[in-house]
Order: sequence, then structure tokens, then C-alpha cells
Amino acid sequence: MKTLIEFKKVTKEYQIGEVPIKALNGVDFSISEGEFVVVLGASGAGKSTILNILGGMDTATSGQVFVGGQEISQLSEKKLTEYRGEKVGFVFQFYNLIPNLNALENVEFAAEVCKDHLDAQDILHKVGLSDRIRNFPSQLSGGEQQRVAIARAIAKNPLLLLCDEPTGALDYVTGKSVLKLLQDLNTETKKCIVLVTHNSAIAPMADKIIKVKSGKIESVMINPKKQSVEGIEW
Ligand SMILES: Nc1ncnc2c1ncn2[C@@H]1O[C@H](COP(=O)(O)OP(=O)(O)OP(=O)(O)O)[C@@H](O)[C@H]1O
Repeated sequence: MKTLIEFKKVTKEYQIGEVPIKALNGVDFSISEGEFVVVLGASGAGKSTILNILGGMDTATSGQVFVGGQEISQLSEKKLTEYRGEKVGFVFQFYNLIPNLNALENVEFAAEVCKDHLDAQDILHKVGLSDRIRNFPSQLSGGEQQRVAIARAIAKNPLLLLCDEPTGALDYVTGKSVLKLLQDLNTETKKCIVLVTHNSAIAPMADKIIKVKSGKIESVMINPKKQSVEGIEW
């Protein structure tokens, strides 16, 4: 399969007072088109830093990052903003919906600025919220709000979908249904999904598992026996 993402010798340093903190220390990996990737690691390992650099929300101190043949580590601030807006869908632990817009408006608002955006109503139907589109975030459960956030990310028709602990604020059953939605979207749309978590139990749902430890890649594992989320317990 064609390579979509490449990290080459990526480092990220933060200067706090006198002491530099190496959040990433020579990170190399690649991800193919259509892959569902889980990035695993303990707190502080560097997972979110990887995701933020991949999403153009942060930049590497050194090294190269390629996405869809474009070297995003060389982009100007303006081009990086375009990349972030057009090519990347984000899903976070907290849903960050706009409280005074209903579900449909939240999705439309995000999608409309993108050239190839998808129909907001169709996407809300796909995530199982056909009958809640006129509801405001405060009228939706946590799981439903996360579905709106996923619809908002997907409606942009991005090149890749980045999820940072997307089930972190949800109970077990709701979290599992959100993971199933992400897995189904990946299967149906062949959109590349990179999901960051500290929960190693969900690794079997991925095509590839990247383990991060102290700012370095500990291992990259291809999973030939990918499992459906329904079959995984934790
Ligand atoms: N803006 C920042 N300024 C200084 N240090 C930072 C900053 N962001 C991250 N770090 C440090 O970089 C390291 C990696 O952080 P990162 O957030 O990527 O870890 P993580 O694996 O996502 O952790 P968690 O699961 O707790 O979110 C940590 O030591 C963290 O304290």
C-alpha cells in the first residue's frame, strides 16, 4: 500500500528555563494509506507531541515529516494553517463543540470552509444521529457529543483523522461504541485514522501499533489479525 505519512529523525525540544526537555528524540515511522494506527505509550511518552506535529498544530525542532507527499515540516505558517484546515480532521478527549450551535450547525460550520466537504446531514446520519441533528450540545450525552465531533472532523473530508484519547471522558460501553464507529468509518471510507491512547487493551483493533517510550519509538507492529472492537474486552 502507498505510504501516506513519514516521520524521519523527528525531534521536539521544549526549553523550560535552563533545562531543555526532549519530548521526541529521533522518531522514525511510516503509515500507509487507509491504515488504522494506534499510538500507545505511558503518560509523558510523547504521544500527543507526535499527533500535534502530524496535525500541523506544532512543529518539529528537527527532522522531516511528510504527509501525502508534502513535506509539512518545511511549510510556512500560512501553508501549515491551510494544511491543518483542509487535510486534517481532529477528535479530542473533550468534544469542543460550539454550545450555541446545534449538532447540524456545528458540523456545517467546520465543513463549509473546506473545498471538498461532505454533506453534514449525511455524515450525522452515518454516525447514528439522524434524529438529534437539531439538538444543542447541552441536550446530548457525552457519547453523542463525541459522535458530533467525529462527524465534524469527517465532514471536512480530510486526508487523515487524528484522535487524541477520544474515549477518555466516556464510560466503558459508550467508549466502545465510539471506537466501533471509528473502526467502521475506517473500513468503509478507507480514511487513515491515527488514534493516541494509553490503553494498550485496544491495540488489537488496529492495523499497526506504534509504541512510544520516553520520546522514542519502542516498537512498530503490524497486526495481521485485526479484531473488531466488539470482540475486545478491557
Ligand atoms: N508545551 C510544552 N512545554 C514543555 N514541555 C512539554 C510541552 N508539551 C509537552 N511537554 C513535555 O513533553 C513530553 C511529552 O509530552 P506529551 O504530551 O507528548 O506526552 P503524552 O504521551 O501525550 O502524555 P499524556 O498521555 O499524559 O497526554 C512530556 O515530558 C511533557 O511534559
